[in-house]
Amino acid sequence: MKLIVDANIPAAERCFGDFGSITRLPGREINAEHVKDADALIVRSITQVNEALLANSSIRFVGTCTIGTDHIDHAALAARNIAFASAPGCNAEAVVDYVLSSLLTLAERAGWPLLSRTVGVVGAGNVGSRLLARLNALGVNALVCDPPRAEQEGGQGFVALDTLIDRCDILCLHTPLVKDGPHATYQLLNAQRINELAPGTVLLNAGRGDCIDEMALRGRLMGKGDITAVLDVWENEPGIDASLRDLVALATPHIAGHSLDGKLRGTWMIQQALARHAERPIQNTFADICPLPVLASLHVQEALPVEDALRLCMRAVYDVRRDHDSLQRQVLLQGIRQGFDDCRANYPLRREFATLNVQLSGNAVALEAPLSAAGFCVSRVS
Ligand SMILES: NC(=O)C1=CN([C@@H]2O[C@H](COP(=O)(O)OP(=O)(O)OC[C@H]3O[C@@H](n4cnc5c(N)ncnc54)[C@H](O)[C@@H]3O)[C@@H](O)[C@H]2O)C=CC1
Ligand SMILES: O=C(O)C(=O)[C@H](O)COP(=O)(O)O
Repeated sequence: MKLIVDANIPAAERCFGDFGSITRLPGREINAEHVKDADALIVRSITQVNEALLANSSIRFVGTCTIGTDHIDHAALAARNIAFASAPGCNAEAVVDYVLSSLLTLAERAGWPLLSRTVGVVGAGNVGSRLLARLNALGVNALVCDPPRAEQEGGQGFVALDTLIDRCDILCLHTPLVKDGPHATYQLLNAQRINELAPGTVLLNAGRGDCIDEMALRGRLMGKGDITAVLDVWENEPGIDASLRDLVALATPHIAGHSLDGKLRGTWMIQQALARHAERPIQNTFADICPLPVLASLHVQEALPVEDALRLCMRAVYDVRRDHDSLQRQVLLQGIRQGFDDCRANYPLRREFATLNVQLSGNAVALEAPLSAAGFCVSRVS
């Protein structure tokens, strides 16, 4: 079997080497010539897999080691009877870590307590529902908007987007990009809704860039400048809008889900799918390919205010400011497109909150509930 594999997929040799010969290529460069005589194509989110790419190829299997699938033309695959797999949920915990890191950072900068804000979650799938679980466990008041789920499950527990906009201090977008149909998400946050955001609102987007009307957002940030934006995803990546990036409080290069755990889980899930497609026995478990964390534990022996404790533990594992700074630096050095992609290609090692064992002793045991609610592995020691 001949496999074409995105160069940014970790553990590719380990997971796909037994299937045949692997050619690694930068995801944005994979073209029809590369896949002409290949049997399997393994991508992340940046390769457009469409008729133009597949028309003259011998590809029988396409796997994307990502949650999102808006870069895949499903009709083109179906027309050619090409098997397909994605990796639902693979990096959902990492995205939630990103959201908590961002919100706790903004809370510290502006001097408001996150735990007493009302947070609106738009899109309660793998990412949104995990975010809700952590927010609820932390005791944060949270509202959910997910019309497709509300339709299927009955409306209880869900609110309309406009209610969410009305009632929330913070809005987190975790919707897929859907261009048509009754629940399209293209420019879901359109000019009117951006206008309606109350002064002081925080708007965070870790879904897809096209779910927000960026021109309207830029207008609001430049004009009244009375809301705060956190953007991980953008229109026209990697050629993002430089003026918008300058106005955004935390601007990151589509890395919310880039924990090592999340990426490896994506690779592993596609390995399993390819094994099923090729009717081959499955070789390894996820634990076989996921290394132990560099920082295994942290001992907190004095109680400190809850949000300070959350920031302390969070920053031992992941600090969103590093990603924001790195984008600023790389854009200055290399320009927007190259800088954006460089940050992603050379992304530093990042583990998920759950890999850190927080040991508590003395009066710090009072932090047990909030730290485990935030996603850390917590234990008491004497
Ligand atoms: N920034 C990043 O690094 C990452 C971004 N993503 C993006 O986040 C998206 C969501 O991920 P998951 O939660 O895993 O997907 P999912 O498919 O599990 O959940 C998506 C949810 O959005 C809901 N939804 C659809 N249309 C909606 C609408 N008009 N309004 C409100 N809700 C709507 C769906 O009903 C579903 O519950 C992915 O499709 C991907 O585009 C995912 C992982 C990493
Ligand atoms: O899983 C998804 O969906 C994502 O957005 C990915 O985390 C993006 O990963 P890359 O394609 O940017 O490596």
